[in-house]
Amino acid sequence: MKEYWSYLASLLGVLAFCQTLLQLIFPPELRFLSLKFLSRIFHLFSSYCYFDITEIDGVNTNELYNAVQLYLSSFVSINGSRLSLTRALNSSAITFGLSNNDCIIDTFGGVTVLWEHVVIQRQSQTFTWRPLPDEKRGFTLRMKKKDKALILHSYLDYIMDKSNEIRRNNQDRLLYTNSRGGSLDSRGHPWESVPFKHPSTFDTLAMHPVKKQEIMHDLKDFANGQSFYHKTGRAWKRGYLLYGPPGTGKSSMIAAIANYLSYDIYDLELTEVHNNSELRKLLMKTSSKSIIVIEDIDCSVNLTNRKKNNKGNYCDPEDGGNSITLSGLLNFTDGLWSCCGSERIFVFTTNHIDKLDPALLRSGRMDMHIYMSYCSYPALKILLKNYLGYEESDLDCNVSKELAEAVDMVEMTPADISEILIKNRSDKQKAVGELLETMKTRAEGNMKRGSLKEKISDEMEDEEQEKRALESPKEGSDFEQPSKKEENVKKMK
Ligand SMILES: Nc1ncnc2c1ncn2[C@@H]1O[C@H](COP(=O)(O)OP(=O)(O)OP(=O)(O)O)[C@@H](O)[C@H]1O
Ligand SMILES: [Mg+2]
Repeated sequence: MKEYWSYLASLLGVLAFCQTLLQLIFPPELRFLSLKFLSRIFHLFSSYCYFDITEIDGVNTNELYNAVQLYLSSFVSINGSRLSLTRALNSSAITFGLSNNDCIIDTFGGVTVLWEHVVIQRQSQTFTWRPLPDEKRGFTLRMKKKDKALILHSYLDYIMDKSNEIRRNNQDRLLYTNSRGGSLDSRGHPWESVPFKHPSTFDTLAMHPVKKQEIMHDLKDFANGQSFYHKTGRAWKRGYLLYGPPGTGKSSMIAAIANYLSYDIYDLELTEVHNNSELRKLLMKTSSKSIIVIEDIDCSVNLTNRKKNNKGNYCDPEDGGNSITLSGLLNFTDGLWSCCGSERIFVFTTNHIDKLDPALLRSGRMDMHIYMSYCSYPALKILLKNYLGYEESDLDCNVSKELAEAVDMVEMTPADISEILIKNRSDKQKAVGELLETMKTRAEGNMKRGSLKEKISDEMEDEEQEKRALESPKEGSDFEQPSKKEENVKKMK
C-alpha cells in the first residue's frame, strides 16, 4: 500500500513538472491556439451546436435576449430548481428568471433544446463612449445539429411571438419617457420606463357613444390590419390628432387606447430633444405595438416659425442642425424612418389646432382628427354612471330633461363635471343637485356675457357705420372723387 502511494506521488510530480516545462517552452498564444484547435476538433465530432444570444449586441440592445428571458420565465417557475425573482418598481407582477449559469430544458415540435443563462463579470472597462454594465449576460442555446433548421426557422419566431403575448397579457403596460438631455443609460436606452397603470378605458371615457365606437373600430381595424398594410404597401402605422380645450379628455383618451390595444406608451418630451438626428435615434429605439405621444405639440417647440421661401413655399429656418424642425418631426412620423418597427400609433395633442402649421394638418398626415369637445348630454350620462352609478332611468324625468338642456348651454368640460361629482359622491342626489345648480348659474352667466358682448358689438358696429357715413361723400356731392377715367381725360386736355 505504501508503495502505491509513493508511486502516485511521483506520477503527480512528473505531471506537474511536464506542465511547467510546457508552460516554459510554449508561449501563452501558442497554448491558446492549441486549445482553440482542440475545441474545434471537439465541436466537429460533437452532435450538438450552440447559439449565443447576448444581451447587448454592439451598442444595441438585443431584443431576442429580452424575448428569451420573458419566454423562459413563463415556465421556468415550474421546471427550474434555482430561480431569480424580480419585481420592477411599482410593478404588480413578479418575474421568474434563470439564475446565473443555470440551465433549463425546453421542447419544441418534438425537439429538445437546452438553455443556459451565462453571466460573466466584465474584465476591464475598455474605452467606450458610454459606461457598459458590470456583467456580460447572455443565453446559450444548445441543440442537436440535425434540428438546427427547425430551430432557426420556427422556434425563435415562436419565442418572439410568445414573449410579446406574455408581456401583453401578464405584465403592466410600460410608459416610456425620453431621458433628460438625451442621455443614454448603461444599456444604451434613450428611454426610461415605469409600469403604466392608468385606469382610463373606453368605458370610462365620456364622449358621444357614436364617436367612441368609430374610434374603437378604427383602432381594432388598425391592430388587425397587418395583411392589409402589407398588401397595400403602406407602413403599418396610424396617426391621431386630438384637439380641444383643456380637461376634455385628450390624455385620458391616450391611456384608454393603450389599455384597449395593450400597447406601451412612449411619451416624447420634445423640449429634451436637441436635433432631428436625436429624434430619429429615439424613434429607432421604440418597440412595435406602441403609441408614440407628443402632447401639446403647439407648445413643445417652436415649429411654427417657418418662413416662406421665394417660391412661396414654407421652409424650416436654417439652424445648423441644432434644433428640431418641422420637417424633422414630419420625417419622424411620415418618412422612411417612421417605418422601422411596425404597428405604431402616433398621437399628437393640442389645445389650439389653429396654431398648428398647415403642413401638420394636411390630409394624409394625421389619419384622424378627433375633436374632444365640451361635455354633451350623452357624455354626461357616462360620467353619472361612472361616478354615481346612475343609469338614465334612475334620474327623475324632469331632472334629466333639465340636465340635458343645461349641459348644452354651458361650456363645461368633463373634468369640471367630474370634480363636482367626485366631491359629492357619497350623496348622489346632492351631487346631481349641485351639478344642475352650477350648470344653470354658468349658463345664466354665459347668457349675460353673451348679450353684453352682443350689445357691445352692436354698438361698435353702429359707431363704425356712422364713422363710415361721415367719411364717405354723398352721391353727386362736390366731394365726389373723380373716377380714373375722368382723371385721364383731364390729363389729356
Ligand atoms: N372625456 C372624459 N371622460 C372621462 N373623464 C374625463 C374626460 N375628460 C376629462 N376627464 C377627467 O378630467 C381629468 C383631466 O382630463 P385629461 O387630462 O384627459 O384632459 P386633457 O384634455 O388631456 O387636458 P389638457 O389639455 O389640459 O392636457 C381626467 O383625470 C379625467 O378624470
Ligand atoms: Mg392632457
